[in-house]
Amino acid sequence: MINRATILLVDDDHAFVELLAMRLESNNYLTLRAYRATPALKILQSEAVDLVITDLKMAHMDGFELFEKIKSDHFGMPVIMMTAHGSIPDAVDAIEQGFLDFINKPINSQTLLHTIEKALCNTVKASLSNTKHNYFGISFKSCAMRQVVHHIQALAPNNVNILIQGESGTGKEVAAKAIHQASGYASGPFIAINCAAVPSHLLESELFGHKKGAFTGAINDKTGLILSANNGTILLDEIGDMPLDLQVKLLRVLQERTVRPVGSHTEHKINVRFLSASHKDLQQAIVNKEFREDLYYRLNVVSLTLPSLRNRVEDIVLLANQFVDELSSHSKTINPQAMTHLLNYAWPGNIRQLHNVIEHALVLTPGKLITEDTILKALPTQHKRHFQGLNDAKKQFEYDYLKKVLSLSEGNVAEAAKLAQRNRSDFYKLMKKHGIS
Ligand SMILES: Nc1ncnc2c1ncn2[C@@H]1O[C@H](COP(=O)(O)OP(=O)(O)OP(=O)(O)O)[C@@H](O)[C@H]1O
Repeated sequence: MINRATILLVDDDHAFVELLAMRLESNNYLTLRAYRATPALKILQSEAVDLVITDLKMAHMDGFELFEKIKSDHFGMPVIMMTAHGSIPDAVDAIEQGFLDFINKPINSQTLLHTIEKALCNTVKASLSNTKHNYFGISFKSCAMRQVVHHIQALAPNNVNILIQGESGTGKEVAAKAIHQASGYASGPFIAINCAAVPSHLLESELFGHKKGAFTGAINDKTGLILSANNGTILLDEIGDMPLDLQVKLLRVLQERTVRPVGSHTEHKINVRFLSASHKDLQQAIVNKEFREDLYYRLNVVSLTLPSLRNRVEDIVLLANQFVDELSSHSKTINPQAMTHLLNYAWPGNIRQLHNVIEHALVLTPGKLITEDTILKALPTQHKRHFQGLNDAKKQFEYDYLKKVLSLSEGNVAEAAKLAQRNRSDFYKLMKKHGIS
């Protein structure tokens, strides 16, 4: 379980602090409040704070002065500054002085949460920490997964339908189980059905059940999976593969909260939490008329996206070692060269593929050490390197820099060019090179 982060809010506008605290607490953060810089410093001496968000303009001691004191007494403490809307000089100063980030007032909720999560992940504490986490079966170390788990912690207790998206094998079912276990339905059943794996003519009866004699082959009454999941959670996996006629019936179930088995006249009331998952782009499926838009909005009250494994390399080492421990009875280890190949692989099949590769490598390893040769044999030959070389890393830096400067200047290219100390035509060229319009 990951701990809830504690955020210290500092601003002399009491009402604003209260509002901000409410927003953050409803997103599963703990908050501490200070209405001036001096009490904020006192709080920092006595409480375990993970992040400070401070206003710039405050009576007695402003945000910059507060930041200087925090830097000297609490090394590594991430501090985000709030700036008045459009105040580019303040924002530039803040970044130059070493503030981790800045947020413009009035504050947009999405930007706020994104900035906070980014800051918490980038702290000195987080980057030095070697902590592995396990949240109801989700093992992780990466910031990307930390954000997902944080999201799950906030969403699980609310009975909203969640659509879980992500490439195949990224752990959508594992995430669904974690949501179930962290929710009020945890004492009830968790049932998963893969809509793509059941022949379409059987899917309806599988989900809703049937009465004896409802169709050829219905020799007994059958309870459907939705009813079996009563007081618990059902995961409709690969929902994008559900036939259109069944989508209409599912929509009705979600609206009425009742289920009628095939061939029956009886409606059964249900109390089930619906989670669905898909590796397909459902919005594209709507455009292609393969998925109903009304059902999409019912299922996707909130969406959760799982990052692909190549975007969370810190988890590769953790998961590879975990799978070795789970799958081998004798304590085997992966040697560093072999691990480098695992880190360099693109993992199109994500965690499931990593699991299979480790399983394969273990079969090929009679001794205690899984070597480079063995890993190369176990990995599909057409694997491509994705670990960034220096040139790619430089390009990425340039791209991120341009985006940051443009964000500081709120899209004003002339202003951005000035900040970057380039003339305007150079700056346009750089933007063009990176496809930024
Ligand atoms: N964070 C994790 N920690 C440990 N094991 C994991 C994690 N995430 C996924 N796995 C393992 O990876 C495999 C694939 O996970 P899962 O079935 O949840 O993926 P999925 O996204 O639902 O796949 P698909 O799109 O094919 O349905 C499983 O064996 C699962 O146990």
